[in-house]
Amino acid sequence: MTLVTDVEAGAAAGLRFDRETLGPPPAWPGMRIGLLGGSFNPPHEGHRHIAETALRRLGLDQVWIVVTPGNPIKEHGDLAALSERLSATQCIMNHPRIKVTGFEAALPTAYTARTLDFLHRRFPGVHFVWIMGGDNLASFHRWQEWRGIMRGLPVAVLDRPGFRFRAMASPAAMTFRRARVDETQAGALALISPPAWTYLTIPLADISSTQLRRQRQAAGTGAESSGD
Ligand SMILES: Nc1ncnc2c1ncn2[C@@H]1O[C@H](COP(=O)(O)OP(=O)(O)OP(=O)(O)O)[C@@H](O)[C@H]1O
Ligand SMILES: O=C(O)c1ccc[n+]([C@@H]2O[C@H](COP(=O)([O-])O)[C@@H](O)[C@H]2O)c1
Repeated sequence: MTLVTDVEAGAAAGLRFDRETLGPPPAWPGMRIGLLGGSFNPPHEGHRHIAETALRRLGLDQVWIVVTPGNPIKEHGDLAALSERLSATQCIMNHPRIKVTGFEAALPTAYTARTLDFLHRRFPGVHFVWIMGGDNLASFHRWQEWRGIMRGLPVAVLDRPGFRFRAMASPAAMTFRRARVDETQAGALALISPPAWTYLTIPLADISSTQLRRQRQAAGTGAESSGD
């Protein structure tokens, strides 16, 4: 199955923002949109928890879930097909203001810096915020153009069991320590000029896709890997 076919499958399932349907309603400039990128292999309650928490605590109009065709720095050997991950993520989220998208598969690369360039060009005037778990802040300095990402839009980091101290001591947190916004001000983060990031302490969700894949394998119900 090609990437484009996967995107079309997403569109057929009613999922938005594929190459054909990506188009801004005129009311979008000025809106506050959170972007939660991920593999969602498979999606789980922790993803819904952080998407809903970010929506509320950051005062966002919407959260767009950006399901990656493949994390550019992870092995893809056990990665389920994009269409499967899109459908499962839609089922888990099931929220009118949380939109599940597969548009990244139609871009030339899956690097987040490029995805953000695309979104800023495509949706001028929208206040985007990048959302991620504490594990990703801990390794953020390995991402392509991570400093540019931090300087390009506000970033909200949501607490994850076992990662708080590693995240706060990370090269990214240290480099941008003066740009940290106290979480009591998180409701205004989307409107603050970057670099600006906050760390949200939240009820912890001790769950991961890795755990779920292991459980499924142990139960003999793991989906076949497609390696898309
Ligand atoms: N339990 C959780 N608490 C907080 N953030 C989370 C949690 N699970 C995932 N995230 C965040 O959601 C985004 C997407 O995560 P991803 O799809 O990689 O899930 P994962 O559970 O981390 O997967 P894996 O175990 O395969 O690495 C990332 O920013 C990640 O940090
Ligand atoms: O751009 C990069 O270099 C980069 C490196 C690692 C992860 N990302 C993005 O981070 C998001 C979370 O990825 P994951 O696999 O941890 O769910 C997802 O949108 C990835 O594309 C991006």
